[in-house]
Amino acid sequence: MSPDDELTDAEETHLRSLTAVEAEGDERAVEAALRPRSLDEVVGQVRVRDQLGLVLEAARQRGKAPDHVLLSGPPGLGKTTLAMIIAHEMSTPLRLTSGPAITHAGDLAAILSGLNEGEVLFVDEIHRMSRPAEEMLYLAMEDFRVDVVIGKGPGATAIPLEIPPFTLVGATTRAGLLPGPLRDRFGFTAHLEFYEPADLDRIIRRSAGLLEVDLTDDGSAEIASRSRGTPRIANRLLRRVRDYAQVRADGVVTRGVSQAALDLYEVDQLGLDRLDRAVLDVLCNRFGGGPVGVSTLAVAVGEERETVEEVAEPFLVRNGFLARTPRGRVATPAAWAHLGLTAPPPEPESPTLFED
Ligand SMILES: Nc1ncnc2c1ncn2[C@@H]1O[C@H](COP(=O)(O)OP(=O)(O)OP(=O)(O)O)[C@@H](O)[C@H]1O
Ligand SMILES: [Mg+2]
Repeated sequence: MSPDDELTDAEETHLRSLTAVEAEGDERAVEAALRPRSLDEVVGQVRVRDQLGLVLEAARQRGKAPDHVLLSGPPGLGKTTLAMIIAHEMSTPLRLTSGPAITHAGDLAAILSGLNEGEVLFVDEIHRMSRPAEEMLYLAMEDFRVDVVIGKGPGATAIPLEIPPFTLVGATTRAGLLPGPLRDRFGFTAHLEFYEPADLDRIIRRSAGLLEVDLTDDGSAEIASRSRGTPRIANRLLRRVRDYAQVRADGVVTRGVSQAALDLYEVDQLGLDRLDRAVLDVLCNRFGGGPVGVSTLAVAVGEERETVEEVAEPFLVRNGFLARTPRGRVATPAAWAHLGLTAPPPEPESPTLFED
């Protein structure tokens, strides 16, 4: 262990609470405990970290609440983590809600009017908010005011209600689904990208330190390369490999142990999981490589359309296994190769009319 990797007192305490949490077997709590708590602890996402750091520092200097922040990207890349960090860095409480939880504009009015000056309101899955709530949010974001409507029909009146300046942090896996007016009201938008193996490697080693997992360098690298570019998956795989090391080996997570464990959990060498492979399998074997619509694909693999679109697809596209075309999804040569299949020959060009 290099001095950098040694635990500080705070981490020691943190670790003790972690071990207690682990004993209860609560995986969600473990995930929360592994979250970086300050911008400095965030691994990777260098550009987002720099930009966000600047936005927060400037706001701190002015003594004002920072501009509203939109965080977008596939699941498990750190949106909730960053929202919590924003509140932490501004030394202010975080109020947490989510799009689907706000069914009526009144729900949102209650939340907004309960905010104190400078607080951070985190709205997860902001693309799933109801229309009336969304419109109320426009006004709140821009003018720090909500119109509370009293009564119904022609006699209804809107009473404006001032709300203290606050920072809205919205998270979405689908920035494309946000209406333009809402997107435009965010002063800063961060799009989170999949992580490089080197970053995942650092995340895994940090988590292994906190969870007291004995891990070799190549063991960590092996897990990193199969983590689908996603910190949440990296942390989860680390725990599964640790189980394997404990039960079937001598407790040390080596490359061999990682490989054996991840094969057992059906995570392949490139990190594709069961759903990823099912999508490619159906696409190649049942639809001749496409093009096929995403709804059809979803039905064929027995999943919700959103799951295929938000969870499987971004990774498959990013890694060149799947292409989106106007006519539907298409398997790339890499997909055929990964499944060990031979791609059908390309369709013959339509004959030209005039031959000389
Ligand atoms: N940059 C990072 N450095 C270290 N760990 C990270 C980082 N980003 C995320 N993590 C880890 O990954 C886990 C998942 O992150 P988080 O819950 O923030 O993802 P999310 O983007 O909110 O996902 P979802 O869309 O499913 O809500 C966290 O518990 C945290 O431990
Ligand atoms: Mg989240």
